[in-house]
Amino acid sequence: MNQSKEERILNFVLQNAVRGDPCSVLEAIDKYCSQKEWSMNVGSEKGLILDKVVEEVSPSVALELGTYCGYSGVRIARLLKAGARLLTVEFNPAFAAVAKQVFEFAGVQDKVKLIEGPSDEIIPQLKKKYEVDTVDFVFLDHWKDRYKPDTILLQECNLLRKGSVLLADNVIIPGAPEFLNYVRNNSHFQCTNYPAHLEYMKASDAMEKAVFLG
Ligand SMILES: O=c1[nH]cnc2c(O)c(F)c(-c3ccc(F)cc3)cc12
Ligand SMILES: [Mg+2]
Repeated sequence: MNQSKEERILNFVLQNAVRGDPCSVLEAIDKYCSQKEWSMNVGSEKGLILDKVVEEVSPSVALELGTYCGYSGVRIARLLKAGARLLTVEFNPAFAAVAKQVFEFAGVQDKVKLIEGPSDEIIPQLKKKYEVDTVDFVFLDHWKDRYKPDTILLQECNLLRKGSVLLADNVIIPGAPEFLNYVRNNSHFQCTNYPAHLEYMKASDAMEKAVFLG
């Protein structure tokens, strides 16, 4: 049966990256997706913004909504301090299967809990089923129309604490206007916009950081 694009990305990683070396995995995915087949990884330019925010926050518990092939999960996990963990949520089983192998090849699997399913079902389970108290950092990179409802759901489930940082990808392309309106006009959030480019393209995109003020 024909391979999917995501399986082709995985195979390129397995053949071109170094097992246990997260940076080589990121480089391999960026090389493949900039030269062979575009895909919706956050990429190296927006990835540097992600790196900076993760290093600033130094989260003990990080949450990612939208795993895809695991590129941003590897980016985040490689920067986590000893004992810190990343929970990453993916709705699409085929994507999750690829991401699992990418995490294992990169050697970050012990820091990452990959959870398959819809974010609106998983977020309410984080405290009891996944033993989360509050999350220090959230990377929103899934369906753009879920950014706002999932941000509200995180608050309703008491998963945010004073200083929790949300970072949202794609607030220009594909765009997340409801989310931007919500956090920018909400006194409980302090927002910062980070202009960038769409991964592997010249088109403009941006990331939005929203710090929860409690
Ligand atoms: O659905 C998405 N989930 C997560 N991230 C995305 C992304 O970074 C994209 F660039 C895009 C994208 C797809 C097609 C385009 F023409 C432009 C952007 C989509 C997603
Ligand atoms: Mg994205």
